[in-house]
Amino acid sequence: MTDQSKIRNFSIIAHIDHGKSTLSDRLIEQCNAVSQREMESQLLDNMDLERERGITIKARAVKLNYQAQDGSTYELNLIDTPGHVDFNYEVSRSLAACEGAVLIVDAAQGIEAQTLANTYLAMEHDLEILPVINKIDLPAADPQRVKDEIENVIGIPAQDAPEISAKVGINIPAVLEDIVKNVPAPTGDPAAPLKALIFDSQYDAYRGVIVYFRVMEGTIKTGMNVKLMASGATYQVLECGHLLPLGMESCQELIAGEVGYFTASIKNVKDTQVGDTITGAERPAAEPLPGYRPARAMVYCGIYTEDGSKYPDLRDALEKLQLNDASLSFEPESSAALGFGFRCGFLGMLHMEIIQERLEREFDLDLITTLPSVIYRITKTDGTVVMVDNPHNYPDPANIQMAEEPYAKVSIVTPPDYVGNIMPMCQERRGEFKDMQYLDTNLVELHYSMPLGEIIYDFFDTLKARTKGYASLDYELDKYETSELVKVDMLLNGDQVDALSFIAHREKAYPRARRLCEKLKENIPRQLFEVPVQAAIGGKIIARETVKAMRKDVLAKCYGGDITRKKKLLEKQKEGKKKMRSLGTVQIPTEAFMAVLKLDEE
Ligand SMILES: Nc1nc2c(ncn2[C@@H]2O[C@H](COP(=O)(O)OP(=O)(O)OP(=O)(O)O)[C@@H](O)[C@H]2O)c(=O)[nH]1
Repeated sequence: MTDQSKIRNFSIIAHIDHGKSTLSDRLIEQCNAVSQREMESQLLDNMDLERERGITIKARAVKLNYQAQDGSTYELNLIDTPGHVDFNYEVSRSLAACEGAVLIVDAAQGIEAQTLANTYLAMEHDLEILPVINKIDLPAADPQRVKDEIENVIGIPAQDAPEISAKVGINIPAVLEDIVKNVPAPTGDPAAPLKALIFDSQYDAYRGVIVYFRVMEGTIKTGMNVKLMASGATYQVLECGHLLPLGMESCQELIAGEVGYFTASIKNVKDTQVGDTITGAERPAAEPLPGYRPARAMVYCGIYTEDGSKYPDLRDALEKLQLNDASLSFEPESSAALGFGFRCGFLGMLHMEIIQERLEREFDLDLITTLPSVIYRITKTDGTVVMVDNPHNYPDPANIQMAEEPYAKVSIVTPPDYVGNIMPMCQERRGEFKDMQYLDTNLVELHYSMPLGEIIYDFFDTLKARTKGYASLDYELDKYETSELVKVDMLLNGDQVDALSFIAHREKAYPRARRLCEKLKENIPRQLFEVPVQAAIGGKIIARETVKAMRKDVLAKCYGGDITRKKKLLEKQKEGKKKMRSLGTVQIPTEAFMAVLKLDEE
């Protein structure tokens, strides 16, 4: 049986670009788990898009066998964590599976925003934090300054932190020794009822879902019946084993403290939610592990193909993506302007962008997406309650007794210097200040209650911009609160364009409607007749622009001659246009749609 005292479970945390992936590669290489040739590219980030965007989207894990200087061989489990607020929950579950975290700091840059944000997350999970100073090969490197900074700002000892270059490969064994010596071995009784934490899962076409977990208590064995405590589903373990850098290695059992996978011909990752507890079906644990939260879509938008005939392809593509992404949801919808498409739900805006990009790239689809929206709760006068994630389904205001919008608990961690920049931007977004605490002399945590609809658009990016990237954001859906909501319809030439309707707080509706009208005016090609672009709440027009008519030069052939003749020609033209206007419908070119829907990215 595996010796628990020889197991070390850890993750690597860092500010972006400080060298997390490079160090992961080096650690793998150092343990001789993979030859140089096989290394090729960074193994842990194995999705193309991830590599390009430089972010880790889904957590993965890898087991390394390390022969330490004390002569023993250790089982090191490196658990990778994603790095964006949309995936904070996944990060928290990955960290919950570790006892320690290697904190990489760039020797030239020193502590940066996410260094703090991630350290803070690791501290919340009571992880042993091991600082490592990277990039000492750079001419600008100043390891001593960075060590002092870590001690002063974060308040953990750093004088003995290994000074390494992950790129050049200097001092990598020091990191491994540090892990072996300072990350606590896992505890947990292998004989107790099974409790294992799911931190990721992945769909495989041949084996079904591969569930990644950390055993906290008890032992998981091939052939045993397990039960997922939140979903209630039971499965027979077909295979379990360890996650090696280049694949999986099956084994008979995994004991408390170990990290690994199991398969059980599970059809869909939705059945194996991150954070759920695996227990034995015959001898279940009394209660699940803490911290489980079902995946919940926060942002919705409509996705359509530019070419309507590609609708079935879009459906197939979404189904494929969903196999591997439990937090993506979708259902068919249709729009008069855009045809058939899907209403899709996402964890946040980044998640939405990633899915859109994958659809376009991996499935070669050209997409049109509608304005993103949150879910509103509407109580009608007859007492029924409807959840509205699509402006199209917004009830007639006459039938609305109460409208509510979702609020989130927001926590922002920042150096105190930026508080003055952050507060106004929270207020602009209707945030209600709750409190402010000093975590340290150099670190403040602010709490706000803020409408989710205001957070999802550009809050994260604006926050980063206004704090030079130093602030970190976390939010969690909290409650619904009454709100003065309105649905704004956009009319082109008097016809409603359903794909452009949106729901907003009354205060925000006017400026947004005006900007939409302007954008539409700029982007709709001139027609032979004048086209009014209007925004309306109910029957009331709140903004208007006009796309001027193209004027054909009807006087071209009329040299000199009588002025009345000219007037007559112009009159006739005017008449003709009136007729056209009442008959004509305006086609919105796809590019115009795109431009208009990009409104919030400005
Ligand atoms: N000079 C030098 N460059 C390094 C070193 N370690 C990493 N880099 C470079 O720093 C850049 C970022 O390294 P990554 O390992 O991708 O950083 P990361 O933290 O994983 O970044 P994300 O995956 O974007 O979060 C790459 O261009 C690396 O080649 C080092 O020790 N010295």
